Amino acid sequence: MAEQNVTRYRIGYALEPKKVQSFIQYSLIIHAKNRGIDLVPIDLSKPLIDQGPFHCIIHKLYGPEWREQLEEFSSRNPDVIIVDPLDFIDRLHNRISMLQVVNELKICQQTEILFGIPKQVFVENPASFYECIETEGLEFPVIAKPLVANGSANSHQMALVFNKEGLKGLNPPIILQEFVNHGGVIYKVYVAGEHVKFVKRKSLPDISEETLGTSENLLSFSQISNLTAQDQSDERVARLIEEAKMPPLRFLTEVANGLKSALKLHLFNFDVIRDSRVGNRYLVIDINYFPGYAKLPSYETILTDFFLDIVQRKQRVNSDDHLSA
Ligand SMILES: O=P(O)(O)O[C@@H]1[C@@H](OP(=O)(O)O)[C@H](OP(=O)(O)O)[C@H](O)[C@H](OP(=O)(O)O)[C@H]1OP(=O)(O)O
Ligand SMILES: Nc1ncnc2c1ncn2[C@@H]1O[C@H](COP(=O)(O)OP(=O)(O)O)[C@@H](O)[C@H]1O
Ligand SMILES: [Mg+2]
Ligand SMILES: [Mg+2]
Repeated sequence: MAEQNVTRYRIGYALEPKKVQSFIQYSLIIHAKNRGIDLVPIDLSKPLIDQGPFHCIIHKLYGPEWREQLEEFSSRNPDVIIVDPLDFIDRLHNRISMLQVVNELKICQQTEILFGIPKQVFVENPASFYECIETEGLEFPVIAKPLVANGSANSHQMALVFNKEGLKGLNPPIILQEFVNHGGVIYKVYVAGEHVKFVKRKSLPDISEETLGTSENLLSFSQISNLTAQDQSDERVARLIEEAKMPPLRFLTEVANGLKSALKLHLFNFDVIRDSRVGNRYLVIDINYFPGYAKLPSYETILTDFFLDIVQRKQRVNSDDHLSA
């Protein structure tokens, strides 16, 4: 049989070994290959400029050295698409700037939906803890979150603070965010360019007035929602998640598209909770760059569609430029 002359595209990936293991699965490599995409590992021990050729580079690495490598590579190869530029990703590494963008969104959905972020305040100095809480009008319980969200274990280390006494156990600088009861279920919205997927996950359980009066002062936790459906063996939790009604998908899609344009990013997800007291009030509490897509059903198709969108769009732009020159 004659070999077909199909264009192949090379996508370079620069990821930590742990991320390679979870994201670059054999099923993704094969699915992408069958549709003309070659996923090519970038060797982190060699200069990036000596590697390639690539049509596009995807990455999730931090630090000044990687920034320098990308800058040099881009200046020599301006046609290679970088998904995504570090200057845009930076905004997600700070839990204040990450959520500011949500407040700036213009969501023109049905008026009955309320949308925003929980009240929060950044505290620099232990002496000003209580003053900050009062000034911002935060009520207990609150969640203490690290300011940075840079992928380190520390950046996921949180604490529930039940009362004024609990504040003494915290080490500022830190963010205090109002804990909002939301029925123990979180909605995660995954974005890969034009593609948007929604899943439900386990979250922190509601805190009743009763618990608040009798609980300890401070409770530390980490990565509570980072369990896949199979891990959620507790039947009660599994039922809770199954029975939770998804927010209107048109609304979530509008938020996803608004965030995509405002952040200028292609690969991210965000966590949404529904305020149990109000019901139609949705709050974004977290946005993550290049999250765990492999946990989505059919992630191979979603990501391959995304890669093709990116490289083919670029090719169309190039040929239009060529024609109009
Ligand atoms: O490892 P996974 O698959 O659980 O993905 C993590 C994400 O889980 P999610 O897809 O939202 O359930 C996780 O999301 P959350 O912060 O848990 O909401 C982060 O994106 C995490 O990256 P980092 O540690 O913040 O750099 C992601 O970790 P990396 O895979 O990027 O190390
Ligand atoms: N304001 C909040 N009200 C209620 N629960 C919250 C709030 N913020 C975070 N949580 C819970 O804590 C978990 C971790 O917080 P998150 O900001 O998403 O940090 P991470 O980046 O580690 O995922 C969430 O998945 C959710 O279960
Ligand atoms: Mg989260
Ligand atoms: Mg996060």
